[in-house]
Amino acid sequence: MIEFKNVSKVYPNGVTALKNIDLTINQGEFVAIIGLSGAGKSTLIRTINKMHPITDGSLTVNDIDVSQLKGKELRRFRRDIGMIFQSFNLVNRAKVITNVLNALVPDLPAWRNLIGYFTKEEEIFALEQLDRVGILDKAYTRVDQLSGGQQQRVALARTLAQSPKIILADEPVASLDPVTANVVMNDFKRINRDNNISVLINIHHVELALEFCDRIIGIRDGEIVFDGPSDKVDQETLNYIYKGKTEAMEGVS
Ligand SMILES: Nc1ncnc2c1ncn2[C@@H]1O[C@H](COP(=O)(O)OP(=O)(O)OP(=O)(O)O)[C@@H](O)[C@H]1O
Repeated sequence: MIEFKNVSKVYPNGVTALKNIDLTINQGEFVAIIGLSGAGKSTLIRTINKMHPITDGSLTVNDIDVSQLKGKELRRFRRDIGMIFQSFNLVNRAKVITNVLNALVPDLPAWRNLIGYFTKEEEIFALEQLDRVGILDKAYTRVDQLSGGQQQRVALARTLAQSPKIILADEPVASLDPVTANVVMNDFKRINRDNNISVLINIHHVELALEFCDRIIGIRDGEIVFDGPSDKVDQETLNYIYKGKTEAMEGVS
């Protein structure tokens, strides 16, 4: 369970990105965070793994006080939390499977990491993760020979190899065409359902959020202005979250 209690975040430059956030996310939820650019979506997601430390209030993940974590404890904590970025963050000149195997590196002795030696079992495990996102056939292809959608699926397979309890995804489909974005959102949904992994996604495509995610959190100027099931989100709700910027929701009924 992820629990925000009266959490605020002020960046060193004085910008208040989150204001008095109270939020509970149970294990296995699939949550979309929506709102205008600059509303605080990224900041919210990134406080959960302490990429951005909170400045006030309390944030716990499975009863662990995130603010208190540092060094080895923080690294161990982050092993349970996968992170997916818009830009994939893969090693482009390496093979797909090498990227997935890299997720195992923190658990391996340094000498094996250095020489890139992996056992047959580890390789099979990595192949299984690629299979889970339907991209097994690309295992021995170099990442820079893949499309954006394929690269995002490799990123997802690499995250799965960490065996995470939570996946945080910051605009994971923003740079993908609509068809590929659907495929990747389907992957998230399947992983969420099959493995009870909590998935939190920042997303600008409202129609995808409503189609795939169970719960919608609307943020405006650092505050939660809507929190409810996706089937309860109507045009009025979206107008409220986006405060009149209705062009963001064209086509949503
Ligand atoms: N590292 C930083 N230092 C200072 N201010 C920041 C930093 N990151 C974000 N901000 C500010 O915090 C506020 C929230 O930004 P955030 O990136 O969380 O919004 P967002 O909703 O994710 O936006 P977008 O949809 O454009 O990614 C904005 O005013 C932004 O300028």
